[in-house]
Amino acid sequence: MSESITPNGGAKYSNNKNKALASKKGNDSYYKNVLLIGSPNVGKSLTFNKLTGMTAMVSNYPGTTVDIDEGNFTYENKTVHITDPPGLYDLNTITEEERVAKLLVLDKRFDLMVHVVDAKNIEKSIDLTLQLIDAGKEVILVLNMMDELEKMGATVDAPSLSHELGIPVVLTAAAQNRGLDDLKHTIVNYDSIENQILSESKTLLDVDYGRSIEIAISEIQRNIKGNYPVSKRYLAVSLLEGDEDSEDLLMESEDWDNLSQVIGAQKAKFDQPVKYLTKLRLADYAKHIKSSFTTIDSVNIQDTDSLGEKLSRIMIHPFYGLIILACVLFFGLYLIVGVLGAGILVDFLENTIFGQYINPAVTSVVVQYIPWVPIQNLFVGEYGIVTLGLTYGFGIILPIVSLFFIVFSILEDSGYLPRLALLVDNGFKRIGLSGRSVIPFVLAVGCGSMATMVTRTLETKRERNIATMLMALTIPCSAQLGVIMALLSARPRSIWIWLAVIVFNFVVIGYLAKRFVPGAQPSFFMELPPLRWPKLSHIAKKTWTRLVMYIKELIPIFILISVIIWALDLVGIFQWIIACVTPIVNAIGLPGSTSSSFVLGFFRRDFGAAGLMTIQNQLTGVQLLVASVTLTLFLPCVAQLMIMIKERGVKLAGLIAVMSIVLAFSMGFIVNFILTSLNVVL
Ligand SMILES: Nc1nc2c(ncn2[C@@H]2O[C@H](COP(=O)(O)OP(=O)(O)OP(=O)(O)O)[C@@H](O)[C@H]2O)c(=O)[nH]1
Ligand SMILES: [Mg+2]
Repeated sequence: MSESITPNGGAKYSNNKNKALASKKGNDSYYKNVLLIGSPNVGKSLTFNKLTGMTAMVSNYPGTTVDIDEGNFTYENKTVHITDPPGLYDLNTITEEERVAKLLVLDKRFDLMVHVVDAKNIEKSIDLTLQLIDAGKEVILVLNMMDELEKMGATVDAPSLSHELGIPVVLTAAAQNRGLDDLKHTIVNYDSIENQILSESKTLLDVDYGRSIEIAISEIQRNIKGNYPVSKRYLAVSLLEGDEDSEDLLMESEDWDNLSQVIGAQKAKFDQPVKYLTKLRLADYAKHIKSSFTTIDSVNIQDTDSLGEKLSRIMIHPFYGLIILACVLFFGLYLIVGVLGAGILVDFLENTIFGQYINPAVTSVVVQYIPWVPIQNLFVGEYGIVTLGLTYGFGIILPIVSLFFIVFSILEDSGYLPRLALLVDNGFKRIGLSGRSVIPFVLAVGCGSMATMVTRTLETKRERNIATMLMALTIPCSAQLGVIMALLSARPRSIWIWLAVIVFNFVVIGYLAKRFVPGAQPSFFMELPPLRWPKLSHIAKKTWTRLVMYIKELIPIFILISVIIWALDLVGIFQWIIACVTPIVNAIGLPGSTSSSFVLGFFRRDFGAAGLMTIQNQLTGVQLLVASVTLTLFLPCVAQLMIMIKERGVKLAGLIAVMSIVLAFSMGFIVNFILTSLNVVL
């Protein structure tokens, strides 16, 4: 994404949602335009949902929100507009999605910043509050998760803290609906006049960066002439810290040659990066806030014997952690998604509901009322909308992804995923990634398109590129995985070989990517949220939201694909494409009847795998395995390809597409060659 801030506070964005946001600039039909801001995983989205009655995604891991959600609430007859962006730790952002939030902070459109903080972690988060105040913003500090703080036995002296900071402080526990009316009341009654005393010339705050930095700040500040949506003091500090967004902002409207000289001269006075020095001062101040206005320090003796703590330690233990992971994979993926979803549910829906009831009924109606065979075929032929599109969509794919989403929601709500990230961090470093990318990867097992979007949470461009590539090349989506498991389940040895080939590709490609993809090696830092019992209401809500999204995206594509294939079939092109693919398919030891699965697989990966399912009785064990390996490594589905182009650009997406075709058929060829040479019977 390429955003830049303009001096008048409007933001230029490249995606449509943000354009819609930008067009609301200056919309004063709302009493207040509020930006919810805060670190990842502090309860911003839950607060947003409770305030607006909407359903933004909420989960127990950092980086849930990668897009911007918007909504309204009305209180005391005043309508307030709220925006829920991705989380950010402070204004010195690292990742691309954090930057989305930061650019919104710097934007003039928002009247009020509601800074949501996990009360237990006030020390880590308060520097953002200080930065926001320093930036001349109206700020409310919300200390959320008070229930958890109270459970620790700690308290917060909100009135004194509010007095110290010169801004309102509200205590909430969003999960228990506590403090939300107080927050609404504070938002609509926020007295902007009172906060003008916090303007750049007359800051009430005690944050003083120390004499030499303060001198440098005022020197730079004196040389900034224009008017900006943030205070000159903030700009001066961030310029001194080398912040590129502030440089971009000022470059257009200031005498940049002069200003950059002044900045350079001031920076040269310090032998350490100013960013480091300012961070130290803010950290001191944060410590003071924690010790003076909360009792966290006195109770913060880690309850190391609690079940949660014990479980948490086991989850990140290098050996026991892997056993837990194996259990999660066995119960979650194999038993629930594979056996229950792809086996029992699909069997019932595809063979009984569609096979015995819906398809025969629709076929007889269509044959009775539509005399023309090609049109009959459009609905109920080999590639018909009902017999192919809807049967695959509702009968095979939907039950599998539904169960995957349930399992994923349980994992994310419990707080297991960040622990998994920590567990695999070392291994992932070897393939150029960090533990952070485990979340997009687990999500990719559900839906690669969604996961490709979530790679935005990764720190460096290099890591995002590697993750996107590995996902597209080697990670099957849940629908595909479910179908493949069902295909191979009668032959457990095949599953192991399939798994070994996929893992081998993952490791080799990752290793090569680490060596050859340019860019910096990522570092890893992720806060571990507490383990929580997953809430049934959250799981239900999240599964439902994801399913609705999936159906909206999926079913139209399935119908469209049926129509396209029907049309191609009608004019003979589909047969021609299949004929072209057949020699390649034969070369990897598969019969011509599998060609259509590969052509279908080009439209959607799972679609291809589902195609294999219908002809499985015609294939030998080795052929089933070769077909499964090739299809897994084959092109990502159309939706994922489109998102890859959007997120990573045409060049990389194209390269990945070509690589996947070559890789898929080469691996298919090799597996077939080895197994047939050794006369293996599966
Ligand atoms: N105990 C407790 N849990 C809470 C509270 N507020 C939120 N949570 C939980 O904290 C987790 C994170 O909530 P989200 O609303 O997704 O957090 P977020 O700040 O939007 O996170 P990102 O989108 O990742 O930046 C979820 O598991 C919530 O259920 C609270 O007041 N008390
Ligand atoms: Mg969120």
